[in-house]
Amino acid sequence: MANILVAGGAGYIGAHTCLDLFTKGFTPIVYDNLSNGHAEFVKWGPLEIGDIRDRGKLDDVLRKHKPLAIVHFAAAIEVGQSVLDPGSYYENNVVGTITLLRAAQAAGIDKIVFSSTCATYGIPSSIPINEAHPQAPINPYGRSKLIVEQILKDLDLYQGFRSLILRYFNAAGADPEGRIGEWHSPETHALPIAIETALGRRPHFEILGTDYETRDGSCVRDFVHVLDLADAHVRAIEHLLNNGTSHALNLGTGHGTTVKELLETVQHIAGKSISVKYGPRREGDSPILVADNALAKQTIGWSPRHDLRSIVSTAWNWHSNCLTI
Ligand SMILES: NC(=O)c1ccc[n+]([C@@H]2O[C@H](COP(=O)([O-])OP(=O)(O)OC[C@H]3O[C@@H](n4cnc5c(N)ncnc54)[C@H](O)[C@@H]3O)[C@@H](O)[C@H]2O)c1
Ligand SMILES: O=c1ccn([C@@H]2O[C@H](COP(=O)(O)OP(=O)(O)O[C@H]3O[C@H](CO)[C@H](O)[C@H](O)[C@H]3O)[C@@H](O)[C@H]2O)c(=O)[nH]1
Repeated sequence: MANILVAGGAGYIGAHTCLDLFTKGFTPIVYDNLSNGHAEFVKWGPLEIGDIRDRGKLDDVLRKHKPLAIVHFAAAIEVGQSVLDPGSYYENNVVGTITLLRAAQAAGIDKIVFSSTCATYGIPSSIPINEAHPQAPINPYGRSKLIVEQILKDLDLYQGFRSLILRYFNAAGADPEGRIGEWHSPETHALPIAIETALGRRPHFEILGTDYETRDGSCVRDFVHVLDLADAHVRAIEHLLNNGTSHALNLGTGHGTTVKELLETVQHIAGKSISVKYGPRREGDSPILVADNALAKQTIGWSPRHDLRSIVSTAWNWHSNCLTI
């Protein structure tokens, strides 16, 4: 079985991707510092505890496991936190990635799948957003991802180091069998917070901004099932191993959901009402982010299979049954 290094594989999207990689015959080697990940999520291959900024540890792990390619999820991920402490975001997401890339090149690896984000588009001038849309992030988190995208483009151009840059929209949902799910500490994402409120673990859900120019005043997001994201990563790895060329691809469904509509869906699936408060806009939030996913379909044959109902019901299942949170 071919080894694939999964940096950040103990985290939410990484763990679901490890499950899919394993199912498709790869061995995921998880490399994670467990800053926001969980050893319990590493079930489909070995766990190497280490930081992507630790070149010596990376060299050891690459020498030991000889992966054919890397899937790179490891990053600091909160938009709000990135505004408060930008330096830590550049240190982890940019310096860490450069260290990982240098270690990969020294080990003779020249293929990577990179977790980027729709946050690199900033405030879009047209919807849905395709990959040719200008990238102008409005927070340090998004800028840290865009810097890495630019580094990867140079490595491809000048050295033939190939990458699939995957710009996820809003990852959500969980493994339908409930083995893994979304588990961030602290949790800042809308869907898990809404579910925790419905479960009585939080007193209320605060809608962060009700005066956006959208159909109901709350932000619009494109929620994409984590299983669909995992599938895209396996396709991306197969594309690179089959000598496919580098691309940046949007991963979203093409359907926008407002925060208020998301809350309605959660209440419907939970069969419980959620106490709602109305708060100010969160700094760094874009009013509307919806993907044009045609290029992902054309390049790696990807299209999302799961709708919002499936996203919310698998997330509900995970949060209701997971006693560790
Ligand atoms: N969740 C989303 O909606 C979303 C959307 C777009 C992009 N992304 C990107 O996808 C990736 C995965 O996101 P997630 O939601 O699974 O986050 P996550 O926090 O659950 O996973 C990230 C993992 O990386 C690890 N990590 C962080 N810094 C590290 C370091 N320096 N060295 C080693 N490991 C480190 C963490 O411990 C964690 O296990 C991130 O790069 C994120 O920016 C996420
Ligand atoms: O308690 C909350 C939490 C969120 N929201 C709103 O819900 C929407 C979605 O917010 P999330 O925090 O769930 O996700 P983001 O849209 O902020 O996602 C951002 O952070 C992710 C990383 O975790 C990805 O990188 C993504 O691309 C990037 O835009 C936003 O309008 C936000 O203001 C609320 O109203 N109340």
